[in-house]
Amino acid sequence: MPQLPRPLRSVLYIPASRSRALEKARTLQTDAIIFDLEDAVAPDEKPAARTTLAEALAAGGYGERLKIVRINGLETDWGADDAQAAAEMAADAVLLPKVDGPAQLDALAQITGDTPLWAMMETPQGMLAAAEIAAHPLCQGMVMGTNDLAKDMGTRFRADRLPLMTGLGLCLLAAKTHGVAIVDGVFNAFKDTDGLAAECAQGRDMGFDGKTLIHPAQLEVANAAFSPTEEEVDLARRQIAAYDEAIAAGQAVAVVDGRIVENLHVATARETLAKMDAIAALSAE
Ligand SMILES: CC(C)(COP(=O)(O)OP(=O)(O)OC[C@H]1O[C@@H](n2cnc3c(N)ncnc32)[C@H](O)[C@@H]1OP(=O)(O)O)[C@@H](O)C(=O)NCCC(=O)NCCSC(=O)C[C@H](O)C(=O)O
Ligand SMILES: [Mg+2]
Repeated sequence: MPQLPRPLRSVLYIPASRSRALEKARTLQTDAIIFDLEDAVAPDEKPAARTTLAEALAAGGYGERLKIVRINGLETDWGADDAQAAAEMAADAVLLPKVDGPAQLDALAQITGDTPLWAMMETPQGMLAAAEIAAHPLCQGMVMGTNDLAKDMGTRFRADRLPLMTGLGLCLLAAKTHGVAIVDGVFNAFKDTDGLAAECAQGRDMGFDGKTLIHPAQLEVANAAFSPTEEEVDLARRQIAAYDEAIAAGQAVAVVDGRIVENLHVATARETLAKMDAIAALSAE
């Protein structure tokens, strides 16, 4: 039986130093978790956070949620020890910050072996090397780091994210070319639900698989935005049925709601239904 696509609608960062948050995450409706050893953890707390995280992952309880460990960069005082520890944890992937090119993933793989790697896409150089990074044989996912990218580019905040669009687009093209997952950056104003909903809708329209989040209050909005809507599911079913009928009648094209339906539209419709099934399977746990 073919594997259902893994939902990545919501990808919650949890500071690895916060035991209470690590505990709470076991009950949250998040599709994936980034256990953070990097920016969310103060320098003095980093070695202890590594131990706290190893213990939390060994204890388990995170179910089918994808478990990703974000380490510090290998050029920092903590990176190599983080990488070694992360490879030994019960995690699904190791996430490297500020990836400028595939050589950094090679260097990480020297420590982590064949553990799947994810790349933080958050530097101007990383944007220009996005295709090479996505093509790395161990790369399974990309995470937009829009705070660092905005900082390095000297952009001003705009609700429409116009200054970031080139970078977001380059990374999306790279991820789609190489079949790796890609999730959008965080929305910092975690109490602004309307602002988050607008940014999630934009990210969904652009083709992101989901959104990275910083607070549990953001989960519901992201899960809704990146789930197929009832209308999309209904349309997908009707497109498939109409196309099957057209094929049976010796035609190559069907018409639904005044729009043509060809084999490529049916492929999208099947993806919509598969995504809906995958979400239902995850929610049923
Ligand atoms: C932003 C926060 C510091 C707010 O924390 P806090 O004041 O504790 O919030 P609340 O009191 O509202 O919390 C309510 C309960 O929820 C739990 N909680 C809070 N945050 C999380 C979380 N992220 N995961 C799981 N659980 C969480 C609290 O423990 C409370 O639980 P309870 O006691 O049962 O009531 C805080 O949310 C936070 O630290 N968020 C994460 C920040 C972070 O990870 N930042 C780094 C990633 S963003 C980044 O680096 C992006 C990228 O690199 C870029 O460049 O863009
Ligand atoms: Mg960052």
